Amino acid sequence: MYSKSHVEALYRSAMRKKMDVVTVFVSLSWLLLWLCPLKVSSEMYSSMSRLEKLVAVEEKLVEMSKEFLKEEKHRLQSLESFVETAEQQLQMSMNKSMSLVHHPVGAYLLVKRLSSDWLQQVKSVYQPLTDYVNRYNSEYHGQLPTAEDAHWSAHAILRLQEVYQLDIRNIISGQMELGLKTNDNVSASAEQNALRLKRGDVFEIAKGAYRNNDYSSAIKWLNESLQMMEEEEEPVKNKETPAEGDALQYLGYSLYKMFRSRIGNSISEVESHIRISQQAWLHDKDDEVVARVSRRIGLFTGLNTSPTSTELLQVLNYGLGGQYEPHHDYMTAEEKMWGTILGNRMATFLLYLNGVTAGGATVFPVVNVTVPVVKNAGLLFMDLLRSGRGDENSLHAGCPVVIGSKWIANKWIHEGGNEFRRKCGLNPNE
Ligand SMILES: O=C(O)CCC(=O)C(=O)O
Ligand SMILES: [Fe+2]
Repeated sequence: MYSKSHVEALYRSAMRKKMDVVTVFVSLSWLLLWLCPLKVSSEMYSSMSRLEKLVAVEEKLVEMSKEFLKEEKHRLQSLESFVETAEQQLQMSMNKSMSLVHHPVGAYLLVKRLSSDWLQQVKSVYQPLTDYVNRYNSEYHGQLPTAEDAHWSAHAILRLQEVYQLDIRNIISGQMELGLKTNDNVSASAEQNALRLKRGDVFEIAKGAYRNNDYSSAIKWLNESLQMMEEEEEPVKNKETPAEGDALQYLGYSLYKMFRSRIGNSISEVESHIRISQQAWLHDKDDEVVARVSRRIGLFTGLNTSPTSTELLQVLNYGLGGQYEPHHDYMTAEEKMWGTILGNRMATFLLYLNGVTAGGATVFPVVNVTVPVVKNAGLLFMDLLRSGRGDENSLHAGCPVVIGSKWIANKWIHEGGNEFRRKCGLNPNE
């Protein structure tokens, strides 16, 4: 879990002291296109590009539903006029002195209505409904996010609120001011309305925090949801509604659990979502541009970046609230992943393939440095000391993306083949 005390405090102070970013202008936007047809098997929330595809899915759903509603209106109108006619005939049939049933045509019409017309009418209502449901189930199968996606999307809001200390009220009222460019065709207030959270959403987010054992966030969101319920309810009654009862129950449990965790000094075991992203690995031989990127990194760093000294180019897209918790890129002796020929990761070259509107900086908590996401910029840092020991100062994290889609590419340069390019020094601590 990323702890507030660790990264966040350092992140804040680091904001003041920005590192010089080594900027390498490389045109990598094609990589994004290249990645599009890639099949990714895991969740939707973990990649912004997958989330973007949902817009098209909902567009199709709206179209299908509008079509259904249009036809349904016609059908209901025709059902209405059928029922009206039947009612008129029925009234005439109930007339004791001159019942329509006694007339051969009247009798025929009654029998026909009851033997087939009613059935047809009932079917005409039932069939399109089942078609609508079936189409929803078959055409959209696998394209829709799951309850787990919804859970983690809510979790992203919690994380962003906590890391950046956002005002919960502003989030709820759709006023999360993060420099999101207002769409020219949509007024600011309409956009704010569209981003407003309903009390049910607020309660869901609170429950998500509770499920993650994040009781202090749960309490904050539950209080907000209770307040919203109070404001929205009719002022007549003093009794709590079922929803309020639920929220109060959660609040009680949260308060109790937070109290207990403090007493026992067992800080809540929040499920750690170390990295939220989708990734792909590109070979130099996949395309001349990939090979060119490797060559340029070699020229820039003076290190050997041939395929025998590096890993493939890793391209990744972060998801909603996507982040990467503090870590080292090098492996420890126990982890030993690459064998003696390739050796450990010696240097990381990180390319920012696009800019984001808010959040997403790479932070180095030990040395107190923050590197903002700048499109086409490259960041180089050494993972190992000259002695080959892991450099503790290289501890770094990708901060949660608040708004935007963060695409990066990593090139890891290894020790193997670089023995004479970056030689050992005399001081083992260097
Ligand atoms: O996204 C970032 O800023 C950091 C990424 C990173 O550390 C990694 O991929 O190893
Ligand atoms: Fe890293």
